Amino acid sequence: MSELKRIEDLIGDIHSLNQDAIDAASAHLDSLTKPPGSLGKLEDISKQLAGIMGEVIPDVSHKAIVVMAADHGVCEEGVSAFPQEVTPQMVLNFLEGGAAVNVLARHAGAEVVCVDIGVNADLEHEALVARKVRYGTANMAQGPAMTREEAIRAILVGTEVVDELVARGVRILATGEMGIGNTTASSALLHVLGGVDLEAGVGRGTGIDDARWRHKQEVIRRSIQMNRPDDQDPIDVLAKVGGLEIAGLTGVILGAAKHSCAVVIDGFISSAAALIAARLAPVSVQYMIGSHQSHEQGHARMLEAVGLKPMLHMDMRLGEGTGAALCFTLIDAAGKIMREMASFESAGVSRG
Ligand SMILES: O=C(O)c1ccc[n+]([C@@H]2O[C@H](COP(=O)([O-])O)[C@@H](O)[C@H]2O)c1
Ligand SMILES: Cc1cc2nc[nH]c2cc1C
Repeated sequence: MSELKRIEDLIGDIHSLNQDAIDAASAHLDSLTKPPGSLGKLEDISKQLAGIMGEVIPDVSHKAIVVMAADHGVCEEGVSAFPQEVTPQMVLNFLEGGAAVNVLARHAGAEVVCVDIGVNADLEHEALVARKVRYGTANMAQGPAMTREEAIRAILVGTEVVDELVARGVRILATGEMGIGNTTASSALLHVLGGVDLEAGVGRGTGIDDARWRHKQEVIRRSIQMNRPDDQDPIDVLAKVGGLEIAGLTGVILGAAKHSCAVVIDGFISSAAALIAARLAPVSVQYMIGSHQSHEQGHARMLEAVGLKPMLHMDMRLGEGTGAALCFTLIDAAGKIMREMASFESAGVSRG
């Protein structure tokens, strides 16, 4: 089967949420000892999870954060505060369990799955999921970041990783990434697909100064002029001005939706992947849970373009899946409310 056909089939396998389960979860929530709706967004999460998983009291005990790592040729243009070699160095840190995402994943009882989808170095580690599509993207200021075939292959890597995790019993996923330069690609995607101008949609990433921030906007402007991505064709935009980890996470999101799993979307870069997924398969948004609003300028507009509302505002801007990991603890809390709270009847409390 051609790879494009596999993407079309994947999109065709994503269905709307189970409305009967949502109604049953809503009735269950209203039977619990609280004024109706008083647990706010915790109730929204419970209903969404029920609709996604088709169960009133969903089992969210087996959680995984998929961290996709890749490099960006556009780093040659001086768009980041850090050198490219930080990408492979941080991948080894993830694999040894020492990065922020490892700590927050342990805190939330989730596993971290680290995928080399396009790091510009040879990496070896027993825990690494080695699925390199190419050694980093090309410099998008001089030509397309990758070919259409490579973008499609990277999306399929993401769905295959999810297939394997679901086969192992994972029921809820989160997106994470590592890639020096990837805020440049994400802002380019936001500009082309979301129509957000560069002043508003370009941020400081790892911490660039004013001069470099203006330069970053100029590099994105040039890259778009040079590549002329078709805003009606999300894969064309992804290939020309996106990134391999962004493509991989698009596949993770679509794969989660196909398997009726919720997928918690992390920060700016993860949300760029969510935007591609939303444009390829609008129904996939129903499976996404917005985690936090990153400090990165443009994230609010990115979330708006996808149609997501963030749970947390923590001024975090690390990526890796850290914001999503924190939200896993709230999702666990929502599950416990459904499972453990007494009802008006069982507790003998009068209804209003
Ligand atoms: O997730 C976010 O909102 C976020 C915001 C700013 C930076 N990052 C992380 O920083 C790296 C990209 O920053 P930069 O400046 O190199 O484009 C990459 O590894 C991301 O995980 C992540
Ligand atoms: C140290 C470091 C850790 C990161 N984690 C995600 N992006 C990152 C960027 C840097 C520079």
